[in-house]
Amino acid sequence: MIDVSRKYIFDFDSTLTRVEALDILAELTLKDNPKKDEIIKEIQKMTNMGVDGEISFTESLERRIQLLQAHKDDLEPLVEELRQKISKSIESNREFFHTYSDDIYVISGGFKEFIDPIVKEFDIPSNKVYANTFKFDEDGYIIGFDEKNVLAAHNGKIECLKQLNLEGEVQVIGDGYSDYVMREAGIADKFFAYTENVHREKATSKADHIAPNLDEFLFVNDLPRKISYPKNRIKILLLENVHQAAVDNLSKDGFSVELLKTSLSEEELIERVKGIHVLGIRSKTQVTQKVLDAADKLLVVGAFCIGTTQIDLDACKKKGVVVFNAPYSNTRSVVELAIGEIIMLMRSVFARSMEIHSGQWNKTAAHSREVRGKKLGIVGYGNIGKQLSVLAEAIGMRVYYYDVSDKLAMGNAVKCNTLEELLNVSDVVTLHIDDNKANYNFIGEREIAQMKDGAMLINLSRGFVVNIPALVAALKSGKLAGAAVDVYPKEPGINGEFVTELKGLPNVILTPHVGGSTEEAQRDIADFVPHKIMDYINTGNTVDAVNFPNIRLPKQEKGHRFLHIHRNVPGIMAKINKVLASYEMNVSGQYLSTDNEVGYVIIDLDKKYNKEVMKALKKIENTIKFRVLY
Ligand SMILES: NC(=O)c1ccc[n+]([C@@H]2O[C@H](COP(=O)([O-])OP(=O)(O)OC[C@H]3O[C@@H](n4cnc5c(N)ncnc54)[C@H](O)[C@@H]3O)[C@@H](O)[C@H]2O)c1
Ligand SMILES: O=C(O)CC[C@@H](O)C(=O)O
Repeated sequence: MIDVSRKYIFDFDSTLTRVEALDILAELTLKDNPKKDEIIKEIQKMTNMGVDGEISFTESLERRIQLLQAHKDDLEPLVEELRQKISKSIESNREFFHTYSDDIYVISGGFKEFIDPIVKEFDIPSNKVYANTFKFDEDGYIIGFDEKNVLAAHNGKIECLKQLNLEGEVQVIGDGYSDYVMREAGIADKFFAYTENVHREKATSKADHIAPNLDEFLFVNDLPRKISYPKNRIKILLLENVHQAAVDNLSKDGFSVELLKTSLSEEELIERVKGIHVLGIRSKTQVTQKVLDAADKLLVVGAFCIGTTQIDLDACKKKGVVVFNAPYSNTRSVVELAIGEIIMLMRSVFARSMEIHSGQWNKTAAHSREVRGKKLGIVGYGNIGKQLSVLAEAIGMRVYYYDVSDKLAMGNAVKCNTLEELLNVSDVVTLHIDDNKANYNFIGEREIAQMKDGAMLINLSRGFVVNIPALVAALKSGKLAGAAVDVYPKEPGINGEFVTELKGLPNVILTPHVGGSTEEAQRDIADFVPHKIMDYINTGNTVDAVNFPNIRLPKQEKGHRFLHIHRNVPGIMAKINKVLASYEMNVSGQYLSTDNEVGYVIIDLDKKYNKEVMKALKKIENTIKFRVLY
C-alpha cells in the first residue's frame, strides 16, 4: 500500500466516460437536423484538434458550441446518457473513488453542468471539479462559455493545476495531449495516458505509463482494485490463423492478443511461449513437455479445433495448465464434406472432371452409381458419426455403424458388433474415430481385405488411422474403387510442400485437412473457445476443460476469489484450511473438484484479507498453481 501522499487528477471526457460529452449533446440537439451526421463529424474533428493541441482549445470550444445549437433543457437528458456511458473499469472500481475521494480532482475542458452530477456519484464533490461553465441567453440557449475561466484558454489545465498548489506526488490520468501538458510543464509528477476508450498517439508517446484501463493504473500504484491482475497484462498468443473474431472477442475483454498466421515449430514455440498466459492453437502446433517447461506463465491452452492429441494433456495438467477445445463447432462441416465425398466418389466425378479439364469428353455411366440404397459403414459413432448417419439416411443410404462404446442407433441405422462385420457389408466405409494414439494403423492390409471388392474408403478423422501404403496398394490393384483422404500421417505447415503416395491415383479425392475448415465452423470456434478461456481467467470456471476437474461457479460480485491447484495427495485440503483459519479468513464458499492426479479448489471470501495469506497458500507442499482473481 502507498506511503506517499498522492493527488490524482482525472480528465473527464473519454477517460471517466467512454465518450466525449459534447458529441452526445450534439446527437441529442441535432437529432431532427437533416445535416446531423455532417455537423457531428465536424464537432468530432474540432474535439480531436483541441485535445491534440492542433488548434487552440478556446477556438475548438467556440466552434463546437456554435455548431451544437443546444438548450438548457438538453442537459438533463445528456447527464442521463452519460450515466450509462461511464468507462467500464472506472465503473467497476467505484471503491477506489470512495476510499480516495480526498485525493481525487477532476480537471477538464468540459463543463461543470454535466460533469458535476456524474462525478458526484463517485464521491467527487463540485468543489473538486475544475471545468468550464456555459453561458445561456434569456431563452435558455447555450451561446458560449465563461471566457474568464482558465480552462477556457489554451493549455488552461496547466494554470488550473498551478493554482491548486497541491502537495505530494501529483498524477494525471487522461486520454489527451492537453492532459500531458501538465506533466510537461513540471507541475505534475506523472502522466498516465488512458486508452480504455480512445488511443491518442500524441498522448501515449509522451506518457510515463500507458493505462489501458483503471485496473492497470491501480495495479501500478499498488492501490486497491476490483481485479488483482489487470487483464491487459494477460498475454494471449494465437497461432495457425484462427478466425479474427477470436482476437476481437479476447481483445474486447481487455486481454493483450497477438495472432500469427502459421504454426510454430517446437524450438520457435519454446522461444515465443515465455511470458505467455494463454496459447491458442489448431491441429498443427505441438504443445510438448519441452514447450511446457519453457512456459513460465502459461495458464490455458485453447485448441481451436476438436482434436487435442497435439497437446501433452497430462503434462499440462501436472503444470496446472487447463486445456479447452471446441468439440462441436466443426461437426456439421465434416459431415457435409463426407456426404459430398460419398456422392463424388460413387459418381466418379473427379475422374470425369480431370478428363474434361484435359479436353476429353467422356460421357459415360461406367463406374457411376447413385448413393440411394447403398450401404454406408460409419466407424466411430460419436458427434460426427451420428450426424452423418442422419444425413446419409435422408439421402436414402442404408447406414451401418461400429463403435468401441455402446452407442444408440439414430433412425434406422444398424449397429455392427465388430469392425469386420461393418467392413464386410459396406459399399462406402467412412472413418470418424477419435484421435487417440491407440487408433494408429487402425485400417491396414487386413482390414482392407475384409472390405467388399470395389468399395470406397473415406478418412476425415486422423492421418495415422490408415496405413497409407496398404491403401495405395488396394487402390492400384482395384480392390478399392476409390478413396477420399483429408488427413495424413505427416502434414506440412500452411502452403508447405506435400508429397503423398496417393497422388495421381484415379478416383481419389485429396484435401489438405480442411474437413473442419468452413467459415461457419471457424467463426463458431472463435466464439466457443475464447468464451471458455475468458470464463476460466475471469471466474475460475473449468467446465468442458479437456484435462481438468470441472467447476462452474457464478462470479461473486462482492468479495474475493482464490484458486488453488494442487496435487491430489491426502491431507492437502486440511492444510489449505488450516492456513485460511490461521489468517482468520472469512470463507463464504469453498468448492473442490478432483481427479486422480490434481485437485482444484475455489475459495470465495467475503471480507478483506491479509495479503500474507497468499504467500502461505503458495508455500503449501504439493501446490501447483495459485491465483487470486479479485
Ligand atoms: N478432418 C477434419 O478437419 C476434422 C474435423 C473435425 C474432427 N476431426 C476428427 O474426427 C474424429 C471424430 O470426431 P468426433 O467429434 O465425432 O469425435 P467423438 O469423440 O465425438 O467420436 C469419436 C467416436 O469414435 C469412437 N472410437 C474411438 N476409437 C474407436 C475404435 N478404435 N473403433 C471404433 N470406434 C472408436 C469413440 O467411442 C467415439 O464414439 C476425430 O478424430 C477428430 O479429430 C477431423
Ligand atoms: O482445423 C484444424 O486445424 C483441425 C480440424 C480437425 O482436425 C479438428 O481436430 O477439429
